[in-house]
Amino acid sequence: AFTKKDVTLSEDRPKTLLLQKHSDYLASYGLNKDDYEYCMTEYLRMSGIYWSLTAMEIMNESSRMPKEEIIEFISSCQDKESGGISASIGHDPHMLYTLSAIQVLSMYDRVDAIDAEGVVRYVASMQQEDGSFFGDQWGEVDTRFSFCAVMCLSLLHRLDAININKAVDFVLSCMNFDGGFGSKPGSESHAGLIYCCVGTLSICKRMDALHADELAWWLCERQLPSGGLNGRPEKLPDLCYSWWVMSSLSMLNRIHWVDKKNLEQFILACQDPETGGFSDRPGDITDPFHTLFGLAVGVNLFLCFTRVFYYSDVFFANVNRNLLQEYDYII
Ligand SMILES: COc1ccc(S(=O)(=O)N2Cc3cc(C#N)ccc3N(Cc3cncn3C)C[C@H]2Cc2ccccc2)cc1
Ligand SMILES: [Zn+2]
Repeated sequence: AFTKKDVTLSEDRPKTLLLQKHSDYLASYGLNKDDYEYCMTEYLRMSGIYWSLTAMEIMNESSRMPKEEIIEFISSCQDKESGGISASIGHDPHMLYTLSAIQVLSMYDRVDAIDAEGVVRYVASMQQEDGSFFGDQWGEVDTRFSFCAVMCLSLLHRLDAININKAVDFVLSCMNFDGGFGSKPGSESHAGLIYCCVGTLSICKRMDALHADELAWWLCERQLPSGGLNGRPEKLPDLCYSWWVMSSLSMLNRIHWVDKKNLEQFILACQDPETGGFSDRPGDITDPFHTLFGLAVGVNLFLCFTRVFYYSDVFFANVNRNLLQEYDYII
């Protein structure tokens, strides 16, 4: 059966970055602690703080975030025994939220607020014989957790705590014939996991092991007529894939393989002029996750920056902020 495989952008779509609207949207998000959405996302609260704070940093509006309250919250989420950090108080520690917490504390330069040695111990304890990493004590293996491990230890300047060669070997064992990567050996290529694997190889200084042209080709094939990017062949475009694909292409120094003007119009169309924020596609509900990735790529494209910054580079928020100031693009 014929199913729609792209979106059409409407004429009355936003054509500029509505930065004030996004700043107001993120500043008010989570103020009402009883609201349904807020309660339902307790399981990812730590990451939600990371997405909101980083987006605000990019807009140079992070002063609107409750800094001391955030730092206090992170400290109460560290599990004293394992050293890991959970998404919310009383939840189980996990690699995803341990990374989000360290990213936030790094932006505030307040890693001293937690037991950093405990975090190093937790991350190292997740590495397996084959070099892979568990997400938590229940034993799920995924290349996403390899990225969490090396990004977290890189920020703590403690990459010495794990076996880098085995970590790289496991990631390379997940490379497919199309040059892409999946979550485990044999899993199909997916843009989000390609970002994690390229990011991991970048931090471990093993980009030489990639089949860069095949991989970059697979990545630029994600772009559809609407300008948007999808995560796998035959899928609909989704704003967050702009980030996974563009930052991977940036690391491969092949960002020019994508039609940036087309992509820019898709990104701007994903803004909601009423509520503020970005959604996965034009017209959908906005959320902090897509708002971060819309800004991270949008700010670069719209302000004609040629480079898209990614985690392992100097924190993309700070770098983008400096570039924003350089271009005198104030709200
Ligand atoms: C709205 O239903 C959901 C579904 C899943 C999740 S999730 O598992 O926590 N997670 C993070 C995430 C956060 C938000 C926000 N705010 C919104 C979505 C979203 N997705 C789902 C998604 C994104 N693009 C399309 N889809 C359907 C990715 C997912 C996995 C992921 C986690 C960490 C880093 C990268 C990716 C959260 C909400
Ligand atoms: Zn998405």
